[in-house]
Amino acid sequence: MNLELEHASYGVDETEILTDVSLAVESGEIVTIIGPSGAGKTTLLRLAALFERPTDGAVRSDGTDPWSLSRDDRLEFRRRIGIVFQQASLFETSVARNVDIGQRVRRSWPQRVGDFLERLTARWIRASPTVDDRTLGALELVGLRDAWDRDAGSLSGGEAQRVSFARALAADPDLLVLDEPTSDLDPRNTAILERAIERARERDHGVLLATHDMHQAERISDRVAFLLEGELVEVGPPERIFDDPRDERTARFVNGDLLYDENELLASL
Ligand SMILES: Nc1ncnc2c1ncn2[C@@H]1O[C@H](COP(=O)(O)OP(=O)(O)OP(=O)(O)O)[C@@H](O)[C@H]1O
Repeated sequence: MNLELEHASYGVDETEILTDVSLAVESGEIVTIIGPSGAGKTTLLRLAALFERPTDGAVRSDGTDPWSLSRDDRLEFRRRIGIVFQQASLFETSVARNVDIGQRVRRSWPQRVGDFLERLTARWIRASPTVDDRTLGALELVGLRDAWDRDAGSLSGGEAQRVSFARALAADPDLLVLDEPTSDLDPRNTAILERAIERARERDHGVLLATHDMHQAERISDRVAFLLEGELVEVGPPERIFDDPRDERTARFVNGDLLYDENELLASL
């Protein structure tokens, strides 16, 4: 599945947050959004994840505008998108159950009832918890296969975030939307998650990622999109965006100039 913002704008009341943004993510591609705080990265992800409808322009997936469909049909599209936020939010149950929940969202109600009955029967027969292969496979990808029966509450922050990623992946989404998924993580957990994101790309998932970590954007992206004050300034391969940007504003941002007028910033504090 591809997902495309077509001249999409988004505003709340009188404030325009995104202006005329056109950006596509294809299967097997990692597209990374960079930009200063408040540029509109999260808002762009929320449009791509179909949480918000553009106030102008459109979102299209394989040529269809999900907002032109019925609520139920749009929900079907939503189920094809996996989302990971900056903070892991796990349920107070085992690691495996947390990942399992991810898989279940892609299944219809009759299938879910079947799953439930199957689990109940398995529990009667074996009297011990079971875990299926897809759940274990997703946990393996984030290096937590052996932790499947641990209580999610006992995980470190980095491990919990890796489980969140495994949960999103277990649903076999066409598109992964990742909002600063490593911003609270140490280098080791960040490296594990980056590797998992790359493995997701190898499996043909599309990935749309927002990050403040320029090195991460440079490391893992196929294309980088620079967003400034709600406008997409430039999109291109990381080598170009970081080494030879076409737009002067991109150059200033990637060189570490904050693009803020310091006096203005101090005056506003
Ligand atoms: N629902 C809303 N109502 C009003 N303003 C909003 C709303 N959502 C976002 N904004 C504003 O839009 C701007 C962009 O917000 P957004 O969270 O998309 O930026 P961001 O680039 O993700 O920032 P950060 O890097 O700090 O997470 C901000 O100024 C924010 O305050």
